[in-house]
Amino acid sequence: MRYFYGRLFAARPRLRTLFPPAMGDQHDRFFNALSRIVWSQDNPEELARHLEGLGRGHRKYGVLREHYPAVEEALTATLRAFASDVWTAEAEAAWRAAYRSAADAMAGAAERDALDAPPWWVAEVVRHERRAFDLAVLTLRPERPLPFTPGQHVSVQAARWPRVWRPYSIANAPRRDGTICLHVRARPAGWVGGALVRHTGLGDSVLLGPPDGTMTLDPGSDRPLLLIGGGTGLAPVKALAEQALASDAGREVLLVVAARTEGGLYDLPALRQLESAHARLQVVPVVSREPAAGALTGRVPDVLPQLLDGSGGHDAYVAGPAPLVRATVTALQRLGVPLTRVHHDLLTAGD
Ligand SMILES: NC(=O)C1=CN([C@@H]2O[C@H](COP(=O)(O)OP(=O)(O)OC[C@H]3O[C@@H](n4cnc5c(N)ncnc54)[C@H](O)[C@@H]3O)[C@@H](O)[C@H]2O)C=CC1
Repeated sequence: MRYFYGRLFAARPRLRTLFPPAMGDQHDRFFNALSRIVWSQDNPEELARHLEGLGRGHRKYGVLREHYPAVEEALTATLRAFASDVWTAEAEAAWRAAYRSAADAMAGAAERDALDAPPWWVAEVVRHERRAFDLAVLTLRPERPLPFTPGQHVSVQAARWPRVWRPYSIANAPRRDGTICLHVRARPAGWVGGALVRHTGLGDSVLLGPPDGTMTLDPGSDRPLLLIGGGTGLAPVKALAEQALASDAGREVLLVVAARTEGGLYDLPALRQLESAHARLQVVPVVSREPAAGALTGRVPDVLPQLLDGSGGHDAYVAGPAPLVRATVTALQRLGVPLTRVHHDLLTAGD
């Protein structure tokens, strides 16, 4: 990735201004996006959806159609240099065709989006609740309506770190006043998380990218919901719970909220309030490292058998640390929940 960006900025120095000062995260993100495009080649629908989201999301960086050829040249030069033993004229022609088709899909989606949506939304912090030394729940009021579907995430830029964006899931269903909540953990090397938790307060502004992500409710399903959130992975599943409970469909909702310690159940009072307002909701806290009053003890995959009690008839949604998501998806399959009914968003959301 370093070689690629070196080539790109040598050829088009002005493109450097679109990127943040530190490029480490950018390298990972670009590599993940490329991998996802390669792995989606045999699923054209998923690929088209993904490229459309990427194209829209790139508007906030200031990327234009005219920038794509420079990226094509730098990427092609990188592949030629690092895959020289298998690189042929045919391989290069096939690669260039694939790149151009992806670039065209992204640029086209961005141009269509520009007809009626801004590249980013300015939002004011109207509430900042510090729930732990490294965790805050922020309520933001976007200056203009931000349409989203529960389960989606937005990229966030804090004033302290221009051009550095991190995705966070929206933790609520759409509200009349248009506000949204984010659950943010400050990680040791996390630029945006640290800025949002420790250096952002009431009245400050942040920038939000367009909502994206497909971990949303299936409108055609009336199956009961099993929602599992580990740590701040609670955010998207809480939004899904609010949406399901607000609808007349009458779906039962089992919400499992997992933490390492009792103190990690940072949103339990709000979840209990929601539970007391809705007979269809059952909230089950699970704590992995210590016994805690009113919570199951253990890891999510270990407690699932007692929670599901032989019934695999749910639509399941899982968010949280990647190892938790993977282990839970495997456990759900073993318990008879088909993979097509297990939803997660491992590649995109996170803090
Ligand atoms: N903030 C947000 O909007 C969203 C965050 N996420 C992701 O959720 C994660 C939340 O992290 P934290 O709050 O620090 O969670 P955490 O580290 O406090 O862990 C939460 C739960 O996951 C379990 N867990 C952790 N590592 C595990 C492992 N290796 N195997 C099995 N279980 C494990 C823990 O036992 C605990 O129950 C991050 O990876 C973030 O990217 C996902 C969606 C949205």
